[in-house]
Amino acid sequence: MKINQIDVHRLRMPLKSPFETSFGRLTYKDFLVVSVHSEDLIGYGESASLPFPIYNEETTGTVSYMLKEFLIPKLFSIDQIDHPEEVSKAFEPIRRNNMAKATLEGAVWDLYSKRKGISLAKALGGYKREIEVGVSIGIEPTVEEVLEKVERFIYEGYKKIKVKIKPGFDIEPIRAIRERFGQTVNLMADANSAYTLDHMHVLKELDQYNLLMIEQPLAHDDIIDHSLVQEQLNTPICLDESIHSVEDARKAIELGSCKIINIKTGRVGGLMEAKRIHDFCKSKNIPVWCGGMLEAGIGRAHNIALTSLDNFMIPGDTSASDRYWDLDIVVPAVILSSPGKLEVPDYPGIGYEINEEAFNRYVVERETFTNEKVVF
Ligand SMILES: O=C(O)CCC(=O)C1=CC=C[C@@H](O)[C@@H]1C(=O)O
Ligand SMILES: [Mg+2]
Repeated sequence: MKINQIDVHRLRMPLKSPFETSFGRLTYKDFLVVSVHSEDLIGYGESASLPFPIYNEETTGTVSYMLKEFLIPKLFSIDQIDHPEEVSKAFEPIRRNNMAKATLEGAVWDLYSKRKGISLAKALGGYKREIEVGVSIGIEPTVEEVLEKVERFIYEGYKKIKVKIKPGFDIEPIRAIRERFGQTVNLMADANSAYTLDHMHVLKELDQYNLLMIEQPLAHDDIIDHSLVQEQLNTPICLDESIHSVEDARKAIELGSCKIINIKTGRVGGLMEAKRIHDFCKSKNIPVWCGGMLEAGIGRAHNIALTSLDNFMIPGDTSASDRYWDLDIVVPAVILSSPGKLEVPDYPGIGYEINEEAFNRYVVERETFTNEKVVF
């Protein structure tokens, strides 16, 4: 494939309701969509970045800069692309900036699978026709408001309920959910690095609530201290922010720092690395699931395709479009095919078309790059 044009669009989409975690409160998503053009085909990728450097060191501004100054020129320097793996290899000399890399590499994966006439899921080696999905609930002002959201999502059939916790807002909401909805709810907690080893007593108290997992209790860049937590808890520890590569996954598993890994394509630099982590975890009998970054429909479509791989054994955070958006940028919108399930599209590429009317409503900036420009 010869890529002759790349467009970078910046979009701003208001969330239906604020989403709060231990590190901040979001009321809108400011993100990028890149389109890569080759002859008559277009591939799409979506940046997972948040508007502020609170989940990792990247923001939509840094992703935009890295794309325009380094990654797009680097991609244009590849004369013919036979497989997206060549893109992640070409990006290797550029340090970190994983969400920027993943945005562009994901678009090339969409283009590649369209060129092959197969779904992105099949191109990745996934064969599930339907995936089970869960939903993530942010920190709400009161426990009662958490319970209201849990009730709504149980009613919609979501197969896993993730609630956010932080010191001072942990035991009470978890206990209230168990008291109200019993033990049958697949319940997990995401701490987003809000705890330290000084909170071990709180984490051990959570052990009694039969949680599926406790996600990322300690620092975003820690692996070793998580092993001290895991050895004292029966509840599986799941790592999210700490895992940026298959090497990180290897170290975490060897140290016993986790029993589950949350894979996010943006966090690990792209679908190729996400697949490497999936395959490595499968070889170590460590189940994985697909996390979310409040994506719009293009990002959701990529996540659905990734989740079709067989070691995605635990429902992910890829909820339907209406979890966050009144109007999504894809048609059809991502909707549950049955309670708590999403169909894996069997059309070439990501399997969703762009909703031009919505897309143009949310676009705030657009820039086109052709490969006549000086390469990196
Ligand atoms: O996309 C979704 O629905 C999941 C959202 C979610 O839980 C998160 C998004 C971004 C950062 C975190 O707050 C959190 C996570 O860590 O998984
Ligand atoms: Mg998380």
